[in-house]
Amino acid sequence: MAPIISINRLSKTYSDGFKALDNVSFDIEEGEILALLGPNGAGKTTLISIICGITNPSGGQVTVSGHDVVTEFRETRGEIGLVPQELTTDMFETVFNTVSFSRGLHGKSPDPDYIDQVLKDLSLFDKRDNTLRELSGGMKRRVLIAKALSHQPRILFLDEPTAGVDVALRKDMWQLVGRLRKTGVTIILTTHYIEEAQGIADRVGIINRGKLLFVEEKNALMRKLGRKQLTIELLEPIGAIPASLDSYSLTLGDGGKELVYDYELGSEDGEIARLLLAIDAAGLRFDDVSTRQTSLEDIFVSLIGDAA
Ligand SMILES: Nc1ncnc2c1ncn2[C@@H]1O[C@H](COP(=O)(O)OP(=O)(O)OP(=O)(O)O)[C@@H](O)[C@H]1O
Repeated sequence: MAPIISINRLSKTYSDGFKALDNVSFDIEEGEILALLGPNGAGKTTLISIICGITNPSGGQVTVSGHDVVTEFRETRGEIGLVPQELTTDMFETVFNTVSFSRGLHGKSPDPDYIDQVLKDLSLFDKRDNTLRELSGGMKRRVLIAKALSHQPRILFLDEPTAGVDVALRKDMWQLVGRLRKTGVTIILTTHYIEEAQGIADRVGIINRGKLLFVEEKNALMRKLGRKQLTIELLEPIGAIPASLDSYSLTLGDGGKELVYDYELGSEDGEIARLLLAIDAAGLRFDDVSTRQTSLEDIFVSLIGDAA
């Protein structure tokens, strides 16, 4: 199947000479959830803005369903819903009218039943006739999503949808993303909550200083870069690791009370049993063994370093 979005050698240099995107290429498949991660200023919003036709690229090309986002803007924009970071709308308008108006802007005929359903899905229906200025910050966020869904897009961009929202709303948002995915909507999100990206995304792309470091299937990424750590708590602290354990990559922690063993995912089977026997043979006694697996966050921090 042809990708729903195709990004080819995309670059963006702003008028002040700043290069925000540098030769970025990748495809997005229909129906997937892609999380774009990167530190502040990495170029995520610039990339989204170009795909949505809000910002012009300096070089390269983006197609949405085979249409060029610059020369065939009308076709591509109709396919896309964008949830921006901030609300810029008439605060004196009602919730229903605001969302309905957004649908009209995309050239779709009015469909009050559909708009009411979107409001119900977002728990906004009882605020339907309230003006936006009467809503809480979290409810305004929901209006942003309702606007983005107003014209039944096939692709939804969520630019930091959960930044600064409370736990309940964040949970609602992820549930909504899950429901939308079931209807076949392609979802691209940026987030600083990496553990949430780990939970929901099919693929993860990491952008740093305008360059795409990689886009990879999440589970493959975890297998490739993920490591496990086994911590063995010793009954008596030791000053140094016995030479007989040299062949294992061990470090000493917690003032000599812990032996920490780093290993690759998948290599654990016989290896750990052998290590424990070797520790026993070295005369060390231990009373607890625990494991910890690298998270997407650990991988992100190790790739991006201090910039994260
Ligand atoms: N209109 C502009 N003119 C000049 N530079 C800009 C403009 N818009 C963005 N930039 C710069 O381009 C870089 C990328 O910005 P962008 O908003 O794409 O980053 P981001 O990854 O979305 O960051 P954040 O996580 O903070 O939202 C930043 O250094 C930013 O200052």
